[in-house]
Amino acid sequence: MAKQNSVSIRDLSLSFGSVKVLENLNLNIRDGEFLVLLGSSGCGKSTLLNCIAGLLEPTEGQIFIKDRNVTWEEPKDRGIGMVFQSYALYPQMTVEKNLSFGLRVAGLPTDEIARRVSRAASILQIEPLLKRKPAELSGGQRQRVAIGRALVRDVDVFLFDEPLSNLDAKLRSELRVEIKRLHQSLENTMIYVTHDQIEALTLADRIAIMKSGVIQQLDDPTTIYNRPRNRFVAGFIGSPSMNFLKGELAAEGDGIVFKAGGASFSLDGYQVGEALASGRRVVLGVRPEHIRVDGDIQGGEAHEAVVEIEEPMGADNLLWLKHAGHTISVRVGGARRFAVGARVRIGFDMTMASLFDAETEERI
Ligand SMILES: Nc1ncnc2c1ncn2[C@@H]1O[C@H](COP(=O)(O)OP(=O)(O)OP(=O)(O)O)[C@@H](O)[C@H]1O
Repeated sequence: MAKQNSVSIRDLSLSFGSVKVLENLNLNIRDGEFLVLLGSSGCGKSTLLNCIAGLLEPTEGQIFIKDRNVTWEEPKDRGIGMVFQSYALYPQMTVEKNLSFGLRVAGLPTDEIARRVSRAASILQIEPLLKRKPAELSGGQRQRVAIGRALVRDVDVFLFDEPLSNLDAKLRSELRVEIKRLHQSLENTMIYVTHDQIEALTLADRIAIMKSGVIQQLDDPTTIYNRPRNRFVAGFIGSPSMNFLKGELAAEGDGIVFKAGGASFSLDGYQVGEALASGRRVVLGVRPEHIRVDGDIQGGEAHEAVVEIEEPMGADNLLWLKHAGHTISVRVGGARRFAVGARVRIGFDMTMASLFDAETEERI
């Protein structure tokens, strides 16, 4: 059964003076979905989240939460709980008071407040911290309390604005798992803003990748990673970035090949046709793990390359190779080591490659 929409954004536009940050944006977020808004700094993702939260008023368009038009409602009436990058805890209050403050202001009965605080503290495993003040907590603990404050409100939709950005790498990955666990147990709708692709790929049911206020692709992480809709998405997701080879298509026998820098690649899985006409200028995109080296090559054509740099990373080894005038990155197993200057043979897994038009940069 199709899930109903939890949040629906319709033709949303927002300008700051003459600067258009969002224009005619449409987005439906399903009930219980974990949706990540991903993009680099300034793309408008926080602006969009703040519109949903009611902290910013859109210039045009409407926002529905659970089929209710909330476009002009106060943040507190929207049924949302928000967690910010800065924890914004009250420094003079204990954790317990920080968690219960909003509920006391709202006039909830004492036993109901106690029940909700205790449930949130248990879910987030912060019971031992309830009597402490924020200054006596680590960054990760403070962020748990901030999440707890959204949790006690019993809301339909959680909004997260880069909640892990202030934490060091280890804490970030720990809390990331906590947030995923939270979503799995609560099954609430969550909308999460980040510029961190690992957070997006690991947490999201679907990712909306934004650039200049426009959603470039809205898909599940696997589709975004393997079938990026344009070159921007392809280059934004993946570290190191997808390799891009500029070249053109050429007819060869019955088929069509991609030619770049004197090398020629047969395009398995692509049909010759109008889209793949000889002479069309295109960009071939191949991820580092989809290029095989020497003994790993499984049939198909092999190309010559020279090892320029080796970056051993433990589980993986990252090679930077010179091939037909391009520098390309290749990911191999950590146990495979290569000498700088070594000549190797490489094979491209063309079934996993992407082709983009050189001018429009759209996927072919
Ligand atoms: N109050 C404001 N007045 C004018 N321009 C603003 C205002 N707030 C944001 N902007 C501009 O709107 C654009 C989008 O900002 P927004 O904060 O949504 O980006 P973001 O993708 O969340 O970036 P970041 O990751 O840096 O927070 C930016 O170009 C920013 O400079």
